Amino acid sequence: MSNAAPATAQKVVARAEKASKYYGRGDTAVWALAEVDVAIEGGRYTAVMGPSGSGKSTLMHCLAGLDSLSSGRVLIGDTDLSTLSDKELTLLRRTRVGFVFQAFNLIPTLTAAENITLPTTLGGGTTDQAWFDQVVETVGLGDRLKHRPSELSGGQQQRVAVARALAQRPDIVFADEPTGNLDSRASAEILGFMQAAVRDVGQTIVMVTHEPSAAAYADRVLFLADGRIVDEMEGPTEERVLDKLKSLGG
Ligand SMILES: Nc1ncnc2c1ncn2[C@@H]1O[C@H](COP(=O)(O)OP(=O)(O)OP(=O)(O)O)[C@@H](O)[C@H]1O
Repeated sequence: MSNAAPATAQKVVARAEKASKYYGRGDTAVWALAEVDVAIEGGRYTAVMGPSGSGKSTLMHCLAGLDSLSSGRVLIGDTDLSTLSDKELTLLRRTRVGFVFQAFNLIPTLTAAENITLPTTLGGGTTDQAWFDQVVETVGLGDRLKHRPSELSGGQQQRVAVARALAQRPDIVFADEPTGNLDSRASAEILGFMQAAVRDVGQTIVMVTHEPSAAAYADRVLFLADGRIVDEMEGPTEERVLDKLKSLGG
């Protein structure tokens, strides 16, 4: 028998090691993150849950290189983000990380198609047409590509934002309350598309959400409280997530 990891073992795409973030000093210091250790495995859909102020956004922003830690470190692949210059960090975010926000953050003067390819264009790259077609098909945007954001529903705008995040084949996509502005039908569609991106093409997604029904789309749920990961769950269902939140006092 060899000691090699089983073939099913997933590669770690992002990790935090003793990641701490505090604001202020002394008695009034707020620990938004307190020595968090977490590994995000590739090709999996991870949800982050916890009460308001528990550190969800801080963890996500630090993992994504949008914010820096007070101590500890974050790695994307083998790259320790603290060793990068601002320029290198910007390049890493542009080329290796995708983002989906609650507010869709589309450019109003560009069409859906132009919004999707913008990050690649900005990075000086060209969009792989076959991949673009597959992403557009996955999120069901085929007949809306020439429309501007104002001509699209909220759900359609968020589909454009998801397609934009996936279009450059980033190592990891971070989604911050991606369904916070959507009704339940549009939410289910967006969550389904993100799940399909994980299952069908092996995308890695980390999503912050308050909704147990949204977390149920994930493969794994991390529960935060007071800046620490206090529990986690594999194969969540809405009911199990609700029970866990109740037991954590959330
Ligand atoms: N710029 C800041 N200055 C001071 N304190 C901050 C700052 N940003 C966040 N905090 C504090 O850090 C803690 C964690 O905040 P964070 O936004 O990560 O929580 P969250 O779980 O995402 O909350 P929510 O669900 O309400 O969005 C909170 O106590 C918050 O008040």
